Amino acid sequence: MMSKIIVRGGQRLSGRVRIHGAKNAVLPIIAASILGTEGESVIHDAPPLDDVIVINKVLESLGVKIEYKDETIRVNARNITTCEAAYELVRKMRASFLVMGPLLARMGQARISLPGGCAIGTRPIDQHLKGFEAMGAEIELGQGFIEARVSGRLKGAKVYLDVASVGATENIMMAATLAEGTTTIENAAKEPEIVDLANYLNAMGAKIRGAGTGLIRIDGVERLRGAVHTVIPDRIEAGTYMIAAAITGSDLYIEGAIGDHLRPVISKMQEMGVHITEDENGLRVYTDRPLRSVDVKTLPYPGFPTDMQSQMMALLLTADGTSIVTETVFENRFMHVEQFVNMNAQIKVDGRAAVISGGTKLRGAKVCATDLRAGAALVLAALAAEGETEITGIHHIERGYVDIAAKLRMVGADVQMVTAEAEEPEEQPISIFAVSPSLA
Ligand SMILES: CC(=O)N[C@H]1[C@@H](OP(=O)(O)OP(=O)(O)OC[C@H]2O[C@@H](n3ccc(=O)[nH]c3=O)[C@H](O)[C@@H]2O)O[C@H](CO)[C@@H](O)[C@@H]1O
Ligand SMILES: C=C(OP(=O)(O)O)C(=O)O
Repeated sequence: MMSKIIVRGGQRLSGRVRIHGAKNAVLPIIAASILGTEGESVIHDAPPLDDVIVINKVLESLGVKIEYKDETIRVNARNITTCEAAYELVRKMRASFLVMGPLLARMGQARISLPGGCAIGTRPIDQHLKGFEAMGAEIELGQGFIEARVSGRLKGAKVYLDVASVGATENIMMAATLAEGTTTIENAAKEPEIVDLANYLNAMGAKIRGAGTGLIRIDGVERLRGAVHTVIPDRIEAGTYMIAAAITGSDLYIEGAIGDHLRPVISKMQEMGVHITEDENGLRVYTDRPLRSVDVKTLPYPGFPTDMQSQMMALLLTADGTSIVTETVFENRFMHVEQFVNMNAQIKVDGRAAVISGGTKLRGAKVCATDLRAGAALVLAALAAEGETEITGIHHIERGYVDIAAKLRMVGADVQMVTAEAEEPEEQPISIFAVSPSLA
């Protein structure tokens, strides 16, 4: 039997949903803890997610000591015993590549084992490598691995990113903390998770200014030590529950959500006619009328997040009129469309745009989560659908949502998780390992 989530749609929701710490902030922060040669790091609000367990294992495989209890991770990185991240772990999660910058900066070398064969797809790492090379590293791309080496310390450099990549900004920023001299990252990504990482690195003793703007300046220091840090709340988890409220015509308080991190999502939902009020502890989301269609285009922060695109599309399916959703960040992030269509949605995809004819009655169906946010979007659509929806492929959802079924049940949804024994998650597509975008 396969694990699945079963949703019976049509329930009104009410109450509070507590938001966990941000997956996309905690992953680079755990990777960054490799840089601490003295003391211990204590990372609070680390969400209990599969991805967090994987990155912890990657660090443990390098010799780092990790204790993870009650959403707090203690990291002791005094002894690093190998500079190689093994394929068995890296294959489970693309974000494992974030250990490259810290390892290279601290140890002068890093080797990430990768699947052999040709690299295809849309998540290249050329910008990460360009940054490391600018800082004096030599990169070798072998059969089944990428290796970076530098003799002595990395050197501060001026790095211009061709695309404002979140991962490249993080990897280069981490590497630059221990470089000799000053590094600037131009066209840096501005996501809140980058600010959170910079705050943690600065608490470790780094000198980073400008995180959250397009120009980050890092003055290298000789060593970093462990630090205490609390991870920011997950804006994508918060956005997902905001849509759960709107799609069911309900009233929910999203506890811990930071409005400032959610501006584009709040604005678009308000344009649709959803009511959203903010206070210092979170957001209240409620609706009392039919929703209007809107057009949405994903962009790097502070634009509309690609990680909310599929959930927003679920909401647009229930609005009156036609909406156009344009995905500009990733080339192939419309896998949920086919699944929505199985639920009686009317959507046409034309290249990077999806045209949604809202207002058709969604019907429960057997559908499959093809990736993390696509899976979350199916749960949302199912909450609004007539009858029962069965969602398989839920290991994708569990990468990024803590107890999604239980959290929704607590506010009145009819959602059950049926767990099968020992299901080995499939590999992530090897596409992140496309070294240059032209291979994509
Ligand atoms: C763990 C984590 O934080 N994941 C997030 C991170 O992924 P990730 O850091 O992988 O995403 P990037 O910001 O790097 O990717 C954005 C775009 O840049 C391109 N690119 C990226 C790197 C590179 O070297 N060359 C290149 O061309 C990618 O193909 C993509 O089109 O940001 C994405 C964009 O907000 C989110 O969807 C992911 O949830
Ligand atoms: C795409 C995502 O994550 P990752 O970059 O880890 O695949 C996401 O969080 O939506």
